[in-house]
Amino acid sequence: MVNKALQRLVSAVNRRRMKLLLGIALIAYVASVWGNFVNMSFLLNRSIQENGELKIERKIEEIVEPLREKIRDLEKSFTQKYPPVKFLSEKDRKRILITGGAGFVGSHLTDKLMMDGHEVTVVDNFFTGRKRNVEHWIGHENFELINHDVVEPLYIEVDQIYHLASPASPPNYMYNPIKTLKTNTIGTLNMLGLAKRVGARLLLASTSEVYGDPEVHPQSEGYWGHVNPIGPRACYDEGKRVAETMCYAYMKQGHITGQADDRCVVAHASRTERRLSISPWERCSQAQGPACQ
Ligand SMILES: O=c1ccn([C@@H]2O[C@H](COP(=O)(O)OP(=O)(O)O[C@H]3OC[C@@H](O)[C@H](O)[C@H]3O)[C@@H](O)[C@H]2O)c(=O)[nH]1
Repeated sequence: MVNKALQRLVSAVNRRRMKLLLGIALIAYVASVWGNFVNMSFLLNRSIQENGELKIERKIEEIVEPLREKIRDLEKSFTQKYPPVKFLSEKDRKRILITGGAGFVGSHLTDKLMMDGHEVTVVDNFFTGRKRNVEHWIGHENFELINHDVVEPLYIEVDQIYHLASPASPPNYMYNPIKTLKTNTIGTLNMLGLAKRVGARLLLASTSEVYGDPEVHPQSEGYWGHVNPIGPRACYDEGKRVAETMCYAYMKQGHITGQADDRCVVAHASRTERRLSISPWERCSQAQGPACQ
């Protein structure tokens, strides 16, 4: 009796255990199937994503490669052929502003000063000057070209100023006489103001036309001229005369210098000298202007 009861108890316990084990096994199976499913969908997603990224990368590469080639070509064509430039130590290298530097005289002066190893900034409104006159320096580390009208103030740091900006031939300066006057008066005043602010030396390119219709040939620095303030050329002649007067006033009042007499130089360029390229600049060295050395 007791035996039978014991056997029934054991078999009941075993059945429960079996059920429990089966339950655990089922849960484990479901969990592993779910885990695999999650893993698989993650991998699937990743591979789709990677595929997409690869495709986009390939597309970008296809677009960018020809551009890269173009840049390489441009770089090759830009590894310029600048004219030879002397090396100057920082102490000797000057920061030089040339107004009207894209014009005839200005562009030759730019060449000279660049080849001497200075840092040159050309400022020009391209009224008669052309970019192509100085384009062989574009991109050079010592060179800068600024499209600017000297009638507006200019704020830069320089050691020397060559002020050449002005229309120079009769058709050009008579085209707009008021503008010619403004360029030579307000423009010169602006450059003198800049020279005063930064303590720079200034050279003004004047003209033999300041002598008007001269009675003396050749004209010496002591000759005061035979001028007509209301004639058709007066906008240029008188504009340059005022510009000279302003330079001397700034110099005399000591605004451009500690030692008044050598900071401001006026050079008269004549037609004949023009044909001799930059020789007018040699004349001004008589005035002991370090700016024209
Ligand atoms: O308002 C103006 C007018 C003219 N300019 C520029 O000044 C430059 C004048 O050069 P040009 O080739 O016409 O004339 P030049 O080089 O012969 O003149 C030079 O000698 C005569 C002087 O009176 C001039 O001041 C000097 O520049 C040009 O680059 C012109 O674009 C300005 O920057 N601003």
